[in-house]
Amino acid sequence: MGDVQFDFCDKSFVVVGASSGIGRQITKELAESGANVLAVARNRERLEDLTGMSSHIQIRTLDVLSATPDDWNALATAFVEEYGKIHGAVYTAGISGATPLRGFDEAFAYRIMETSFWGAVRALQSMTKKKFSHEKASFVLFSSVAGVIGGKGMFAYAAAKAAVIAGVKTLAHDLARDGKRLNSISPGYVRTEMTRLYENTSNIPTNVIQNHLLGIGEANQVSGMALFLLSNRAEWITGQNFVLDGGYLCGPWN
Ligand SMILES: NC(=O)c1ccc[n+]([C@@H]2O[C@H](COP(=O)([O-])OP(=O)(O)OC[C@H]3O[C@@H](n4cnc5c(N)ncnc54)[C@H](O)[C@@H]3O)[C@@H](O)[C@H]2O)c1
Ligand SMILES: O=C(O)[C@H](O)[C@@H](O)[C@H](O)[C@H](O)CO
Repeated sequence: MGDVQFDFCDKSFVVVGASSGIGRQITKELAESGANVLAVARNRERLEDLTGMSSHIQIRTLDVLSATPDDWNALATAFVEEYGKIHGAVYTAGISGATPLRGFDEAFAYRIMETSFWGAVRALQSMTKKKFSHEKASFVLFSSVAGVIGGKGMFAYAAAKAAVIAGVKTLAHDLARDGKRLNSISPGYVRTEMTRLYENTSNIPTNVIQNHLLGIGEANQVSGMALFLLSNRAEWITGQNFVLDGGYLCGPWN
């Protein structure tokens, strides 16, 4: 844990996309802060070691591409039976990849949009119901700097992430009527499985490294914002997009 500590004792959260990267880091930090966490991802094997890390973590498999409203409702029902109402959820599921305009794979582009955006909408449709979530529940989605300024060569990913930002600003109205909050986080380049192709920093284009004024990020430099947004310290914050990018959006644009 870093300098900021949150006390989530008696709080229970859902993390979707918990098997790796930023979602996994958030799951661990929530459990370390005393919360119960339902860690959700496609692959049970990749989730299983999380249960060994903390008795506060339980796991559930779900593919956000195929999950129906009934599947989401079943997840939320099981959660409520185990822990009581959901205090918040973080949706980190996402896939990335090149989609150049000429000859792009339309099915792949749809999967990108489904995973980051429509999957999140379905999750919210279910979890924000009164019978499932606490009256002051907080929800956090993941966008990207690509959703703010576009992403060269990956228009489907950039469009999906822009949809997350616009969706959050709009759906925050719906949720505020019930006292619930919804925000998004837009990281810059973070070293995770999603960016593993560039694991050796020498493979990252020099301008990407240079434009992240504080260097490229790690999952634990993003996770704290999610915990903050879930906490009561953020009780007056909704409909916002928080850029965490080591200064990337400051430029220079070379
Ligand atoms: N790493 C970065 O540089 C970066 C930058 C900006 C935004 N983001 C966003 O942050 C979020 C987390 O990414 P990450 O870097 O931790 O990547 P990651 O690949 O490590 O994690 C993504 C998670 O999504 C899950 N997932 C993907 N498809 C799924 C599906 N159909 N059903 C269920 N789960 C599914 C994966 O299993 C994994 O747990 C993503 O939304 C990503 O777009 C990442
Ligand atoms: O969202 C992501 O998964 C990526 O990190 C990218 O968007 C890069 O940060 C950006 O493309 C740098 O140029």
